[in-house]
Amino acid sequence: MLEATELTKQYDEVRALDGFSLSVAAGEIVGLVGHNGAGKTTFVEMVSGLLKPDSGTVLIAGRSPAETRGEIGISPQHIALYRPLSVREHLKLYGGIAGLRKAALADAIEELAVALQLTDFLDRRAGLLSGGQQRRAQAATALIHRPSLLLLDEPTAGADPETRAALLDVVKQRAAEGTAVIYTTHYLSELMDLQATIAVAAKGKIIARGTSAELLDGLPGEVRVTAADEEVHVSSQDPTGALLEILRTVRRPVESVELRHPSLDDLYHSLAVSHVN
Ligand SMILES: Nc1ncnc2c1ncn2[C@@H]1O[C@H](COP(=O)(O)OP(=O)(O)OP(=O)(O)O)[C@@H](O)[C@H]1O
Repeated sequence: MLEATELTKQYDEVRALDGFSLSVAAGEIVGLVGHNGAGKTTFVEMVSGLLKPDSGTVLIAGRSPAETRGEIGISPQHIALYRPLSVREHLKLYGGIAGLRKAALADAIEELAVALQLTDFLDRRAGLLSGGQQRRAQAATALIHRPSLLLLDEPTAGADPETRAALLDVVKQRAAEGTAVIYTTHYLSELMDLQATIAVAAKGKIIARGTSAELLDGLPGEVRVTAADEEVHVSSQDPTGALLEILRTVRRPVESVELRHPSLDDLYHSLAVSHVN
């Protein structure tokens, strides 16, 4: 569905993309992760046709981003709503540009209003919405025309758990219908929930790609158990197993238990180490 090959982009002395290649199949959710400045947003802007690469190609179902604008849905990292327009007016505008009319447009608005819990503020101006409401409204503008490629750049930044859950549900549903999704985030738990494959960006290129199980395999988690004045702290590739083992052997009443599975930071760290060596 999406085939990006060897993209480069230079901003003065900053090489934002440096041979960035990524492909995404229809129905696949790719979690695009990486430290701040790794090139994720630059890549998303290139796929959406907002930015031209210095070299390399982006093909969407075999065509250029300019030729496929109507088939792409984008929710940019920073809120981009028109403050005087209501949420419904935004959806009419975005749906209308993509060619939706009358009953089809009204049905699409109704469906998204329910799925993203917009009903209570559908006719309120965007400028008067809370941050989480704006996030939901912005995601709706990306989804209204049922794009075949969805670009969601940190769509849950600053969102409360309810907003996050609603958004993840809609993304899962769209992927199940065949939409290809690129989802940038700093939260590994969201990618687990979405059953996304993961692409790790660093210094303008993808340095690792696979399922979360493949990428996290072998990375240690941590277990900490406090019992009376005794504290046991272990690092283990199987933190749940290690915890059960500690609980079997501890003689005193357990006061607290902490279990930490490997995080994206652990993944970046291990990749950074393996790239230096
Ligand atoms: N318009 C621009 N002018 C100059 N430098 C830029 C511009 N846009 C991006 N950059 C630089 O390119 C690099 C990649 O930025 P980009 O926004 O793509 O990173 P990111 O992975 O999306 O980061 P974050 O997680 O912080 O959103 C950074 O060093 C950034 O400062």
